[in-house]
Amino acid sequence: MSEITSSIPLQINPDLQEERDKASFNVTELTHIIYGGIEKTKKRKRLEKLLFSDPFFQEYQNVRAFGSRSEYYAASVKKSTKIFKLRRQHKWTDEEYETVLDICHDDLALTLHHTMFIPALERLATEDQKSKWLTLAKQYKIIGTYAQTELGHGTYLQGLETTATYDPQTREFVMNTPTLSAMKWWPGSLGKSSNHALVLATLIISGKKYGMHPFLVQLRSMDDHKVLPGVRVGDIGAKMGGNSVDNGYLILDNVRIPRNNMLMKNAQVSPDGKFVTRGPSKANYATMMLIRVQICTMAYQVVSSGATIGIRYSAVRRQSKLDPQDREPKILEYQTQQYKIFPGLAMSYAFLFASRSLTRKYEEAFAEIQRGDFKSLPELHCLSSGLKSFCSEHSVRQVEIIRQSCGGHGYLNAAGLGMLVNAAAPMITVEGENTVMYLQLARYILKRFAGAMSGQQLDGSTSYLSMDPATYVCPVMSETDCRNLTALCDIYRYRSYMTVCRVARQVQHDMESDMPQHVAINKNLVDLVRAAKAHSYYIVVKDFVEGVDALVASAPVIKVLRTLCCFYAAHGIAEYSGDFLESEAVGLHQLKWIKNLQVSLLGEIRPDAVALVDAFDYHDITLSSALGCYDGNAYERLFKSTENDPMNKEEVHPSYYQYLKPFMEEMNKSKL
Ligand SMILES: CCCCCCCCCCCCCCCCCC(=O)SCCNC(=O)CCNC(=O)[C@H](O)C(C)(C)COP(=O)(O)OP(=O)(O)OC[C@H]1O[C@@H](n2cnc3c(N)ncnc32)[C@H](O)[C@@H]1OP(=O)(O)O
Ligand SMILES: Cc1cc2nc3c(=O)[nH]c(=O)nc-3n(C[C@H](O)[C@H](O)[C@H](O)COP(=O)(O)OP(=O)(O)OC[C@H]3O[C@@H](n4cnc5c(N)ncnc54)[C@H](O)[C@@H]3O)c2cc1C
Repeated sequence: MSEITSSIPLQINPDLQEERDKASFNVTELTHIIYGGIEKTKKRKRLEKLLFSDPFFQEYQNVRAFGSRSEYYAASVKKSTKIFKLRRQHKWTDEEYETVLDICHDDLALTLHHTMFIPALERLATEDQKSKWLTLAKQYKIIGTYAQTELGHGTYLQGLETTATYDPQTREFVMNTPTLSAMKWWPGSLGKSSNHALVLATLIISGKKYGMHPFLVQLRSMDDHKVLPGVRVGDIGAKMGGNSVDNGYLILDNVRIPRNNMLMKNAQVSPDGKFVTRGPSKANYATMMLIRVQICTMAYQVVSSGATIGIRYSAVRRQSKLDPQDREPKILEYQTQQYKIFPGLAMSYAFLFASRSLTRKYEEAFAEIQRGDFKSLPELHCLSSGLKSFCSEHSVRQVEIIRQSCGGHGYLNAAGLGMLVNAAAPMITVEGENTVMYLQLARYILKRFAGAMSGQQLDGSTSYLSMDPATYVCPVMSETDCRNLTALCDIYRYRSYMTVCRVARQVQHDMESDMPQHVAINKNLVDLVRAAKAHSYYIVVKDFVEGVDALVASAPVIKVLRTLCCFYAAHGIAEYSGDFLESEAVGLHQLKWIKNLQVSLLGEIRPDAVALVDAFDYHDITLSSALGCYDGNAYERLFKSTENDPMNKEEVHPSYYQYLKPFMEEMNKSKL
């Protein structure tokens, strides 16, 4: 026993090395594809080195794992300020800063300043306002957050109760929280960190309401960070995850702000109280759309991190017997283990391509919007609403399956998976709760479908709704056809078409039976969400297929990605076989072939599994997992992690002297 130590061996675990040696493709080539080219990979590496050469980033992991909530928050403020200073010092671009956040893989206490406050100023302020506040925000002379959600309303923005009443006498807005349910509740970085907030409130002029608008409100003194008169602000309490962030509450008691503190790019209030709008009524929702697009990328990061941990661990963990004559196999050999983890691996690549395509569309549409052309806005709103919901839902569910696939050790914080699931879980809720956002997409699809029925030529992501369903014949005629990516994509498209068609007809039928529209819609909500999900699944498969088809890469890389793409599509059909059969996108024969293919693809992916996750190139500090580290020395790292556990600081815990010792003494003295 004396040779058991917690030191980490210098060499790579031979079981993991064996996996790397048999990869069929060049991992570095795939890494460059993932990060958008060799230069970008190099830049990422340089940033990683810069950050992780500071021992603080390693120490931070311990505070995160073992510190109290307050210590964790403080360390996260320190981390935020370090990163902000580095940003200024190195004049990082937005893209470089995004890369740093990806490398950090953690919610920063001051995260909202960059993720929402600055983007909101960029999108909602006039040029004059930007030259003042955006400059201050970018120089970190003010720290801000985005305060929209209230205790009573997060989803239904028209129901927000916070008021901004214009006073033409003083040319000020009076910001007020009239009821308990009107208090702002949830905004990140609000409780303790921010000195300013962009408060979304209902504008009132001469007693008339003009909808939700953004107002810049100072919350804390710039001298001593004390809360200003009329403001009550604090932290809302510990959460399931993301506890480095001080999500907060805010009550405003008739706080007066100058007229110019209303962000007036999309709507203006003149000094004498005249209201004028510019652009579409939803222009003030712009910041939310940006984050929805970013959530798709986050979902990729979440599921690819989970897959990395699960696959590396499964390659070094040996358990039970397959061949009774042989040694215990790696758990990755079990088909059931592959079936738990490879969907997450394939999903990672699917979401990589889908989020890339969505980001490109967003950037193109944003450039048009900046020029005053809003024609792409409805399509973009609905596409981002659907994909945000789809990617968050699937990634969170898949990472939980991967956590379970790591057995008991997966339950330890040191595995990194529980923290990942809990940190990622709010993606389902933030920026529009998923069901609600699926329904935004469903509403758009129904309208487009009705347009197609009345002979309109459709474009964009819903153009397929003009198809003539009578011409559809399942493109899979034999088992070998199942490997045809275009055929699989067609199956998804037709299933989506039929799901949309069925619910559209049902809603129409219900309305024609004299049901009020809202009743007919509510009666069909489950199927409307189903249609939005089917559409989103189709888009993701299509983006994956088109992404792989468009790649300029070596034959082995293309081959392995095509295999993953085929598996992703086949797995989805097998998982949701009821839907595919019901829509007659496939028949029973085709379903059987596709299911067979799905299982045989597990074996084809198996030899490349480790290389496919190595290609994500996550640093050990980023992954923060004893099970998923690059060297595969999982047991040594698990044992090492116990050294930092405050529970192990003393040989005898103080609770022994306080409680256990007197209890034992009493028991020993007792005659019973
Ligand atoms: C490994 C990685 C490390 C791990 C970490 C992982 C990451 C963890 C994640 C942690 C979180 C990260 C920080 C996130 C911060 C969250 C911040 C928030 O939540 S901030 C708070 C976020 N809060 C939310 O997101 C609130 C959600 N709610 C809403 O957005 C709205 O209330 C609504 C959209 C649901 C309805 O709006 P309403 O006004 O009632 O409108 P109607 O329904 O009556 O529709 C009328 C028409 O408008 C149209 N339209 C609508 N929107 C848009 C748009 N954007 N554009 C264009 N059009 C739009 C619509 O299509 C319709 O068109 P038509 O049919 O007439 O043609
Ligand atoms: C970690 C975290 C960080 C956040 N950060 C911020 C922030 O920085 N700033 C900010 O302003 N907000 C923030 N929020 C708030 C967040 O944006 C809201 O919680 C979110 O928009 C959902 O709204 P809700 O909480 O009102 O959910 P609810 O709408 O109350 O949802 C509850 C249930 O009702 C259902 N439901 C509601 N409306 C409908 C409908 N029309 N049709 C069908 N079903 C419906 C939903 O599907 C859900 O099942 C944050 C939240 C979290 C959890």
